[in-house]
Amino acid sequence: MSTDGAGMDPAVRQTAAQAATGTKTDTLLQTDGLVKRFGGFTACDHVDFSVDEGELRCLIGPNGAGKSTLLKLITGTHAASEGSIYYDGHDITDLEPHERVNRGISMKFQVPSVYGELSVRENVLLPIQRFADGAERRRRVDEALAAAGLDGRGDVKASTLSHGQQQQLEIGMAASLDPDLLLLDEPVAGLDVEERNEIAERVTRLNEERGIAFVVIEHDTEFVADIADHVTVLHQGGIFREGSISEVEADPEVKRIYLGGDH
Ligand SMILES: Nc1ncnc2c1ncn2[C@@H]1O[C@H](COP(=O)(O)OP(=O)(O)OP(=O)(O)O)[C@@H](O)[C@H]1O
Repeated sequence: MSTDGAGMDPAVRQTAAQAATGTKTDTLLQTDGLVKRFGGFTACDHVDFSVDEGELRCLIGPNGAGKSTLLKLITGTHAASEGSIYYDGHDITDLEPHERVNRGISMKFQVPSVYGELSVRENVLLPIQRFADGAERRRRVDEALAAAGLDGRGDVKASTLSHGQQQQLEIGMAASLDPDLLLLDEPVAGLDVEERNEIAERVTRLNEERGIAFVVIEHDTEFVADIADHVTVLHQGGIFREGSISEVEADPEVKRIYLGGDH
């Protein structure tokens, strides 16, 4: 049973969603007046955020700006207090997280979730257990290893991988679900320059070769400049600026909120 629109024909629902949000046909994700409150505190404050199909967007902003909260609302980890989320023209606001995964939204969380005692291949198999067909599973494992840049390393224990390679593995695992939208929360935190460049290449390739759209939270501005043309700045739960990385970096108001004092 469809849970995203009370028996409405999908084409009608899509048109209704587009009319409600003013989205173009190539908009993949759109939030409309999205709010998240934790008790009396508003972590996400009437956010209208949209991502086009195949786009690679970075989400930046000072600590506590609401970046992770926005991603968790999109994945369904947090329920929205107000507002709506449309994905591929459908209202997904009330869908369970696993239903959103089935629709094509995949996320790599900030905290590493690789199982060190398992091999790289066994880790890759975890998110795709549900595909009963052996050939399909093998295809997805091979693609995930290639996406992770770990071909030929399927049999090594994950604990023997470097921190950077574990991040690569997780990106490969998230990509094994064939998402249209992949959300990454600080994928290069704690990595050195070489490891960071490797992640940038993995992300760029998945975007260019498989057309996967990305929303990437990242503080590392060199990494952001490497991968994304378009950046959204969040501040105090709301969208503060949107533009190219050079426009945003040159904006004195953006510098001011990063220096602190008003949040
Ligand atoms: N489960 C929660 N309960 C209460 N407050 C929360 C919860 N999750 C987040 N917050 C608060 O919401 C605000 C936004 O948090 P969030 O983690 O989204 O920020 P962020 O921009 O991702 O920050 P950082 O860059 O430090 O990771 C913070 O003030 C945080 O303390």
